[in-house]
Amino acid sequence: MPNHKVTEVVLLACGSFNPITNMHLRMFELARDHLHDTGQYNVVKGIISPVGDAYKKKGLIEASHRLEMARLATANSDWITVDDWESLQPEWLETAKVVRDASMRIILRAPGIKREKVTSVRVKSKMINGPQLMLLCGADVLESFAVPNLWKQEDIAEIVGFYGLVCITRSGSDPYKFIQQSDDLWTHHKNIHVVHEWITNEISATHVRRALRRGHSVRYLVPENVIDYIREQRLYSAESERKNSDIVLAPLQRYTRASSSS
Ligand SMILES: Nc1ncnc2c1ncn2[C@@H]1O[C@H](COP(=O)(O)OP(=O)(O)OP(=O)(O)O)[C@@H](O)[C@H]1O
Ligand SMILES: NC(=O)c1ccc[n+]([C@@H]2O[C@H](COP(=O)(O)O)[C@@H](O)[C@H]2O)c1
Ligand SMILES: [Zn+2]
Repeated sequence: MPNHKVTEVVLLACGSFNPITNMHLRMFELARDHLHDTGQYNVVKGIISPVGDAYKKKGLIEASHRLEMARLATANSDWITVDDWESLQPEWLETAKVVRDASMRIILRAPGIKREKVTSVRVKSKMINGPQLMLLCGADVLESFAVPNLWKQEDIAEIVGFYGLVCITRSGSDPYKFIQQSDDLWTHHKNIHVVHEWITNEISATHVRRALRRGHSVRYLVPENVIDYIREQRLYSAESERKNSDIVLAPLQRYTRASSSS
């Protein structure tokens, strides 16, 4: 048996989770199997971080409901948890900041680390032998890196260059081609783990919300306890889908303003 180092990994998934679906949970299982199969990683934890209301995505219902549904969906998992920090922030936060914050908290929990000495994730992660944080996303999020005024190049470089990305294939996306055609991503391609989902399905929260609005069943697409919660709280209606419909998505607002004033 070769004697090589196995790196502990924490997977962090950011997104709307509006509502959480079985596919969101499956992403974690797929990513963990893939990383374990390399023989180089041991996935110790998964974290779901629902985006805050200030993201202003069309149809985005209150974070308190999205958080509760994520908590219900992960209640039976012994390794996937929900983090409310991002969703409680009054302003929308860049994903790089969320990754940095989560990584810092992992470092602070590592044995022998003194809070006052922690100045930067970059410095500290070199000093401790703690787990490495990787961002987990679907291929649509990876491909959104190319949308003008949506992502800052330095944030992408930090996420893929310093932390690492695990990307699950999704119908309509070709992450291998996307990475191959981007010089910036290609530079860090060893830090991008593309996981092929062979059991393809098109579960998306958009499809689930549409079915709910029409009174159709979403059974087997969404965990049962989440369906019960949606029913009890009467979530997802034509009215909730109109939320934010005349508001520009927070990152587009922020970066369009910044580029037009420079
Ligand atoms: N079927 C899927 N296959 C692969 N990745 C997925 C799938 N569904 C969601 N994801 C990923 O889960 C994360 C959270 O996504 P999000 O909350 O936007 O869900 P969604 O189903 O894409 O919702 P919506 O339709 O509202 O955009 C993203 O990284 C997204 O790419
Ligand atoms: N510049 C950025 O950091 C940036 C831009 C767009 C979306 N995001 C994040 O990606 C996720 C995408 O979620 P949705 O696919 O539900 O829109 C959200 O967590 C959002 O905050 C980050
Ligand atoms: Zn999405």
